[in-house]
Amino acid sequence: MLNDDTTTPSDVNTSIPVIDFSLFKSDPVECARHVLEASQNIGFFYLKNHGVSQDLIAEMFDASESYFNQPIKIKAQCMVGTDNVGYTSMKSEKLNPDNHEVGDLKEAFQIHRLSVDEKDPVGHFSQGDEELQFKVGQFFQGLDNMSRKVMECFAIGLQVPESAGGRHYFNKTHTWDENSQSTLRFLHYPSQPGDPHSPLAGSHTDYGSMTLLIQKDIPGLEVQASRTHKNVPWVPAPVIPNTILVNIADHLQMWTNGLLKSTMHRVMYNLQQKNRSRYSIACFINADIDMKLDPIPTPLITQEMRAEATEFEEARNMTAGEYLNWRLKRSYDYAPQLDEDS
Ligand SMILES: O=C(O)CCC(=O)C(=O)O
Ligand SMILES: [Fe+2]
Repeated sequence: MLNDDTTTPSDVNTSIPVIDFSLFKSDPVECARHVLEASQNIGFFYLKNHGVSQDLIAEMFDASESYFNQPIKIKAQCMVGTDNVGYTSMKSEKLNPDNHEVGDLKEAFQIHRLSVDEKDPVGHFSQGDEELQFKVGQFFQGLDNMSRKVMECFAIGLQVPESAGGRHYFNKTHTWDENSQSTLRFLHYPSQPGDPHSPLAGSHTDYGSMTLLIQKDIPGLEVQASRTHKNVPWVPAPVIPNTILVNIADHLQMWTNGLLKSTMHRVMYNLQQKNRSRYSIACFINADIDMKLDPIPTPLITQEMRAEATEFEEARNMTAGEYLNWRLKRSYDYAPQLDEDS
């Protein structure tokens, strides 16, 4: 079904819409219509008036800068393990394991719902500052709350029947308790020489339900607008102040038999990075560990569409946790060589 044409086909929408999320309160049905339209087309949309405090976001970026500025010896005290919690060093992750030999030119720090109150890792990330540690938890929960409203939009737009939970359908598969697999990730792409054709993070789709991304100052993110046309041009996803960028990830694509799009994206070198670092924060909203990747009850997906979506069959036999672990294992080097300069 892949088409090798390198031009943008007329049925491929290359713009990433900005949706005013205050509409969710005043007119949730209209808001859901915008959210669903973007999710079915490019799979990415910006939310403005998203309700997460800009002051808190600024504090999180300050904390991130301060953390990554420390010597590698300190950061390496809390290395990431198979639980996907802790520090990931430069080049130790390959977001595109099939085509990216060097490894991504970024470092990151991951926190899980359950690790929010613990000394390791959040205490490590906040360098022993208990107030900051508390705020990181608050921030994570704020993003999780926001994601619930976005998921309500999905359920409204998909017309999930009341008998299956209606607009609250996703709440039962995405809890904020010990089964949660959502992950908060601070990313740092250090200043470095490079050229605009070199990827800092390889092309990939995200693994879970959806991702909330906050970028700061320096652009670099690009998205590929179509899954069915292989070589369509990459479209920049610029930094738009005071917005959160949302993208659909693999689980939602599978649960909707491909109706919602988990779109390929990557981070490219930007010339401003010659003497400045790029920072971003991603919150991966994932379904609970034991959830099966069952189709969502919606009249928008016909039996015929389900029968055609054979590409998802293999993953359907996995739980959300199994699928996540399979993707993480393919992309991580758990015993990397540490570069003294990082
Ligand atoms: O840093 C970014 O802008 C994007 C990162 C990303 O796509 C990811 O970590 O999955
Ligand atoms: Fe991503």
